[in-house]
Amino acid sequence: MELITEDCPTNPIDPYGRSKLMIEQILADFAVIYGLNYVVLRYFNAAGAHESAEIGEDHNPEKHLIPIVLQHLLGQRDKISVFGTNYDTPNGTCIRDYIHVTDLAKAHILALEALLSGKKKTAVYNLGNGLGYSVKEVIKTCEKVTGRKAFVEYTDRCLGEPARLVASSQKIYEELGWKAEYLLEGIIASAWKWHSRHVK
Ligand SMILES: O=c1ccn([C@@H]2O[C@H](COP(=O)(O)OP(=O)(O)O[C@H]3O[C@H](CO)[C@@H](O)[C@H](O)[C@H]3O)[C@@H](O)[C@H]2O)c(=O)[nH]1
Repeated sequence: MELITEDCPTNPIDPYGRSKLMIEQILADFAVIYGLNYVVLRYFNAAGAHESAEIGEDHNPEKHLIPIVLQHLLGQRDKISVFGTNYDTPNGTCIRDYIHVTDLAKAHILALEALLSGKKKTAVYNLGNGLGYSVKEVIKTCEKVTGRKAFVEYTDRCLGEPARLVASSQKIYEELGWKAEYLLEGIIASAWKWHSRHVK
């Protein structure tokens, strides 16, 4: 399986991606001119909720896959749409690298400690699991965690969606000792706990 490393060429396809890359470039310029120390953390698909079930994901409108599936399984949506089934992946649906918010938070602490201790002056790190899950696998895992059955419709692809985005987080593991602890089932279980307690 081919993993995306920090050295892979960056080629954002939308303004959001371009804005993130611009910030990285500005940080690098500042480091040269003003001696700024910084760590860039490149999140893959942030997901899940805090184990207390007090902090969770609530977008309006919701566009992210896991919350959409869980809202459907709670009866808040009548169906789930899967955007595209003919991608070049084993089951034809897109593969993403879902990473738990608590794992992301821990990476921030390690990055700050590395900057404060002087261990790192500048660095760019990917934050992912190194494990890709397809849209169909996410839906299946949501069904397993909740014990409920989803109603799924298959629609056309969304414009400009890459088939597969999976990170290598080897660099931050080697340099700061960070490793994702949550796998997909744990991510979804934490999100389910939050969603079930915050039904609108
Ligand atoms: O109702 C839905 C919602 C999503 N998807 C698919 O599920 C996958 C994951 O979708 P989502 O959770 O929305 O994540 P991404 O589309 O990978 O979006 C990530 O990448 C975007 C671009 O960087 C960021 O804007 C988002 O915050 C970040 O989660 C993608 O293949 C989507 O096409 C569906 O099939 N049906």
